[in-house]
Amino acid sequence: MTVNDDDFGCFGSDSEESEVSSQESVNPPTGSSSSDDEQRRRLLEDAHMRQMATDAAAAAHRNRRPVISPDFEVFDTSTAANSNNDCNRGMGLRSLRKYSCGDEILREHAVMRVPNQQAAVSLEEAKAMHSVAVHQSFDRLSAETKQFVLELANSYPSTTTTQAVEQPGQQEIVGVYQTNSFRLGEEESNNCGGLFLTICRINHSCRPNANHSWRADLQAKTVYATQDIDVGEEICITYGTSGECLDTAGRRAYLSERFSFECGCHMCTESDPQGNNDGDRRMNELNSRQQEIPLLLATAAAASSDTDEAGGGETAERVLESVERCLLLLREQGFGTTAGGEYVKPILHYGYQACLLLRRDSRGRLLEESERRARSYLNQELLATKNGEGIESPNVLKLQDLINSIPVTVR
Ligand SMILES: C[S@@+](CC[C@H](N)C(=O)[O-])C[C@H]1O[C@@H](n2cnc3c(N)ncnc32)[C@H](O)[C@@H]1O
Repeated sequence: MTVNDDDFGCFGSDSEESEVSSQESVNPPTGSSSSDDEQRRRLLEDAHMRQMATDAAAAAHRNRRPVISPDFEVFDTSTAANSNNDCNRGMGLRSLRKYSCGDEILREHAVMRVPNQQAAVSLEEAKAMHSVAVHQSFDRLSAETKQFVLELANSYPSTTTTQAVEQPGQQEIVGVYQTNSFRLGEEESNNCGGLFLTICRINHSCRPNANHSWRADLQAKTVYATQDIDVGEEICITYGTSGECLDTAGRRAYLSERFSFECGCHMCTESDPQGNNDGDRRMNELNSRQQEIPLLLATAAAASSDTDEAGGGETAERVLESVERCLLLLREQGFGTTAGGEYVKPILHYGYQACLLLRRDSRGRLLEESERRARSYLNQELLATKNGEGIESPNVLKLQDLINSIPVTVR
């Protein structure tokens, strides 16, 4: 991925809210006033503190090697049987055992960690500072670990840096980092990218069979199977989506723009010989429903608060019909609806929200059936989150709290 206007060199994490824009990174504009100077000083201090924290975290991992396991192996996708041979995806990770949905595949610490936000006066300066930070992080690695990093894929071979090139291969490091790093947490203290020597071998799929997430509590990235995976099957994750359900052309354009590769995953290459693609039809319908549902929910909420309760309830019923239709389309498209896919969980959450807007009894209490349905949507979301992130994930705990907050009305 290139250092561009809206990104600083890492795949999105599981959450799409994790974007760091150049506006946040490039601060403040030149010709600044004294309060701007003060803000800049503060930003520099913050950046320095974050750098120290990431250095300390990375120092423990300077001698890391890729994980060797009897459960999976790195393989060459271009020579493997059953692969999409028309598209070279380089190396990938494949399973050497059967996994069930919800099994943990691996967890790994980052060998390099680089802050995403830089206190710079221009985008150019932010890029230069980022590149220096990447080199500094690389320089702290042991000679053996450096070699592992230099052997990784580089989708940005022409990336140059502003730093003097001291050793052969140094000019490639920013490109390698950009191709292989992942965004870690979203919070200020965690806002950095990380490079993981094994997880970075996992290719992208628009219909993945595994999910990756950053666990701040473990300071590690975890990968869980979100579909059953067979022996010999490639393990794939999603690097990030725009959050919208897009057809093949839309997804490819997004991935090419954001991560600089032409997607050759199964979902992007499954048109029939006539070029028909049922998947595109489904994804386009999902997209229009994704746009419509939040608007309908807002209408239902406004009607309920205007005490036009019947109107609100009817609109909420329409949302629920749409939610059910989306879940059916997602299942037909091969996304397990308990699999924590990026599209599934928001739809289930809309279902929960709509249930809270359904008709109430004369005393304003949600009907028992609506409470049950609300809980059922959240329970599915909970299962999807457990499967994709593990039962100890903080997101699982948050959902459990939300489920407990749904009233159980004693009638
Ligand atoms: C993090 S690396 C993944 C491992 C990499 N294939 C390797 O050889 O080490 C990301 C790069 O892999 C390739 N890649 C990953 N998923 C792909 C896909 N679905 N289609 C085409 N290329 C893909 C792209 O070149 C991308 O920049």
